[in-house]
Amino acid sequence: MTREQVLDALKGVNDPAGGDIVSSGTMRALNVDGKTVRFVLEIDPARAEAYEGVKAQAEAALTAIGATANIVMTAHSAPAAPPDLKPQSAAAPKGPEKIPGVDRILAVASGKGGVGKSTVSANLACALAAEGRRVGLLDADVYGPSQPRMLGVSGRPSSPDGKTILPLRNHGVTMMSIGLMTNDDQAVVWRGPMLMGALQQMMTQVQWGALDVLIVDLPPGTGDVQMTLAQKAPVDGAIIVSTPQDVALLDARKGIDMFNQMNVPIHGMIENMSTHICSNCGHEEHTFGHGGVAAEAEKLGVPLLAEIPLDLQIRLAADGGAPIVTSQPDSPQADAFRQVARALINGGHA
Ligand SMILES: Nc1ncnc2c1ncn2[C@@H]1O[C@H](COP(=O)(O)OP(=O)(O)OP(=O)(O)O)[C@@H](O)[C@H]1O
Repeated sequence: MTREQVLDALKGVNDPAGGDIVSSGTMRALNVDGKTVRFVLEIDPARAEAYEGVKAQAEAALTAIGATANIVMTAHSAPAAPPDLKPQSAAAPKGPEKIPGVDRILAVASGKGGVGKSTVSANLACALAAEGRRVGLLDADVYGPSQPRMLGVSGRPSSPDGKTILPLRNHGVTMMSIGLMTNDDQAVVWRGPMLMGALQQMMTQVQWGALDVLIVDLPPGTGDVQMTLAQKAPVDGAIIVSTPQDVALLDARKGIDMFNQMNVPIHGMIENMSTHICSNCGHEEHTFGHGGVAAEAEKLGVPLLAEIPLDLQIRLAADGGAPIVTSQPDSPQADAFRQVARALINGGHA
């Protein structure tokens, strides 16, 4: 059933106020959903009786074309006040809009790929949940979405009404990922506008519910996704994850620069793969160097939130669907993430 077919049928129904109910504007809010047609008849209450006949005629006209009518009659709203013709300042451009129910947005970013940003996001989300916060995790890493695997969720999110998307939940974290919209082995090749659309859809159409904090796991670098996020949603702060090597730090610096330009405060930096402790002999070595992120954080005047070791258990846990914070909550590795969570909560950032 098309909208045009419906309008054609309704144009044959006369309006007691003159003309037909379509051209007179008495019929409003038309919604055509398959064979179901819904609309409102906005009428003068003094002529309610005359409009009962109109409603019956409209129903008959729709039945004749095979549609089911659902018509609601409402009284005229009060006449609108005359327009204010005084010159006014131009409308402000549409800035970031709050995501309903979400108190804060915290971006987790890195300059370079593979430094452990997703591992940190997943563990941080679980650590905040363990501290009793209502946490969401939006996996915006469109080029390599890994949160479904790290949080151990699979299956397509459902959309009962075709408009909103129900997120998934595990380890106390409400989660949505672009990875859940594609097949596991499918490489995601997004063009710019598609990518922006997907991100916006995940922010606005996902029913996040009431959240203290929504963590956004960004793709590495300083690209379109970061820009779109900051333009469309009020990002309260960002955490930058880096490994200690100079190359990673160089890219991290670019990321920090970008957030500064977008007026997004940096809540701190995390050095990941900071030190390696041999699981056999306990020997500690600095595979990628050590302390580079601490020095950089000091130079930039932002806190160093944690130094997370390069640790087999962290990898096995994250890659196995239960981040170390939930699978080994009493381990020192889990404690490092719990401390970041507590620092963020104490600072009012999560
Ligand atoms: N501290 C760590 N110790 C051991 N392995 C780690 C650690 N942090 C991350 N890893 C492992 O390194 C790999 C890359 O990590 P992750 O996917 O979190 O990086 P990323 O920065 O999000 O990468 P990308 O941006 O390219 O998706 C994963 O297999 C993860 O388990």
